[in-house]
Amino acid sequence: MRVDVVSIFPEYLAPLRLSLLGRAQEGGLLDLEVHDLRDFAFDRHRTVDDTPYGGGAGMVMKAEPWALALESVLAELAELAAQTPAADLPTLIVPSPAGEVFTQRLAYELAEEPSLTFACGRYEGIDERVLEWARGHFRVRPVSLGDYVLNGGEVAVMAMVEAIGRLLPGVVGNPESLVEESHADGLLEYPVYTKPSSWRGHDVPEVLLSGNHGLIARWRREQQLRRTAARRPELLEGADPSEFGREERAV
Ligand SMILES: COC(=O)COc1cccc(COC(=O)c2cn[nH]c2)c1
Repeated sequence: MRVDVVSIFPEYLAPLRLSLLGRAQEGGLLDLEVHDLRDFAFDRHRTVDDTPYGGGAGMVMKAEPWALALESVLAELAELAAQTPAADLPTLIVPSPAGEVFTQRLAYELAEEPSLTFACGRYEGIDERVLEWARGHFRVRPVSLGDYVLNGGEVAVMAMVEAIGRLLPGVVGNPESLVEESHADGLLEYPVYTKPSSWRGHDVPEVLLSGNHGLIARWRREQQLRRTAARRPELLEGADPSEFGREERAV
């Protein structure tokens, strides 16, 4: 997958070069290109922001540098697409408090895309006309990490690129580990333990030492349901309450 990120702080994205995603880039599974928006601001002060029409505090990101930066990305994607004819418009993700919520389901969906372009907003946001213009060249998707406000899209992009990148075939050593994790089956993850079996007076649940894989699977499922009911009941809409076991262990 080809991932392009446009930001006024390209160095913010440096951690994406590390560890798992770094190895995915070395292995050719992920091609991450970060672009400095200021390289597309051609006035003397390389201005990327200005005061908002209609008044109000803060600054708004100017449209022209964004259009030039995104056109530059499109030209590079077109070169790639020439090799593999792209069916649809490339996807442009704009991290925004006003976006659709990013979920594991959306991560799986986006992991199927041949390319993803991320536009990191700052200040009070990007001139809305950029998104209007971009809709003629991209599938534009404002996406929110959650109901809070960050200073810019870079942190949100790091989270999304990690969540999406780890789903790409070959990135995670053991694909099995992608199956049994929180939200993979719509529920929260069960608790995990490792040696020693008794630690500072806290013991590992007996069932996990039993070697009885059927019992262990049932205990884990029941822990997922109890934990989800306790912490995220809205995820259980439509679940079958009869699945709740009798184990009294709190989660
Ligand atoms: C059209 O979209 C824009 O203009 C986006 O502009 C901004 C402005 C400030 C900060 C951000 C970063 O996103 C979040 O704060 C965010 C994402 N998820 N939850 C919070 C983006």
